[in-house]
Amino acid sequence: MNLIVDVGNSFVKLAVFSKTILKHKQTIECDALFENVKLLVKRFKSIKQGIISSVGTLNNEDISEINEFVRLLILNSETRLPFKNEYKTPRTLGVDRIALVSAAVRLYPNKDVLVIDAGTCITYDFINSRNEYLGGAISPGLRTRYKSLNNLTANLPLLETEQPKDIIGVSTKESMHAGVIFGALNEIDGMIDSYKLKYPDLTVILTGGDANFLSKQLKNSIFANSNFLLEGLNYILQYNSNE
Ligand SMILES: Nc1ncnc2c1ncn2[C@@H]1O[C@H](COP(=O)(O)OP(=O)(O)O)[C@@H](O)[C@H]1O
Ligand SMILES: CC(C)(COP(=O)(O)O)[C@@H](O)C(=O)NCCC(=O)O
Repeated sequence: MNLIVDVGNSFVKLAVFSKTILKHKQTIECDALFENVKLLVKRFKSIKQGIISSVGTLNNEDISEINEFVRLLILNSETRLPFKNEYKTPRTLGVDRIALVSAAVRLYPNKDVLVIDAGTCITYDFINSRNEYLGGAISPGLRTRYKSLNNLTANLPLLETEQPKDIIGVSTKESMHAGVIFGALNEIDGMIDSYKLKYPDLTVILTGGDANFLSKQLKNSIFANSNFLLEGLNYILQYNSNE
């Protein structure tokens, strides 16, 4: 069994896979990582190895503590990958994006795939049918949009994500919800349309904490898969080990 740890900028996702089958998944706060890993290793006694991807605030001490329980592969720019990385700054490429692209090449080999991850940021990652990762885009996620409206203005409140009632916001709150939600939806649909002009057979995956909220409202057809990043990490681990 494999332990999978995905440290994002908002939450940590933990998972346990038996070969390619997802057996367990949970979302936790970053400061609860160590105690939860201990519990998982106790519960799933056949965990033999693990992989950790971190783009959040995780220090080397946390990693060494987990390493005491499980042999960990720490995903970084040196890790052997199942695709050709054409990104011009591979050392600064987010390891979460590497995991998303790895899942795309495993689940949709020889296809043009756009992976959209709606988390703290909305990331777009494109891999072509020749197994070459070209890059994509980074924009603010839903919560980040609400936070920046509040942080960078004098009068706007901090709101929780909520479905706007109409495209025309008739109050401050409704205007903010319309701007954040319809803005993000139009951005995502616009991005997909632009990629489709160049790659008509495009497969689009939507994942991340806000994927379910957004997926029903997009006009383009997409595959929503909330486990995509975890599956990518599990694949990288298998790709780098003999088990
Ligand atoms: N209490 C919360 N704190 C932060 N984000 C939240 C909360 N509840 C829901 N969210 C949503 O979940 C998203 C985080 O999704 P996730 O994929 O876990 O992000 P990351 O991988 O960046 O940690 C946020 O952008 C936000 O829109
Ligand atoms: C863009 C990100 C902040 C997204 O993080 P997330 O929203 O998944 O927590 C992360 O992938 C990152 O730190 N990237 C480094 C820059 C790059 O990918 O080029």
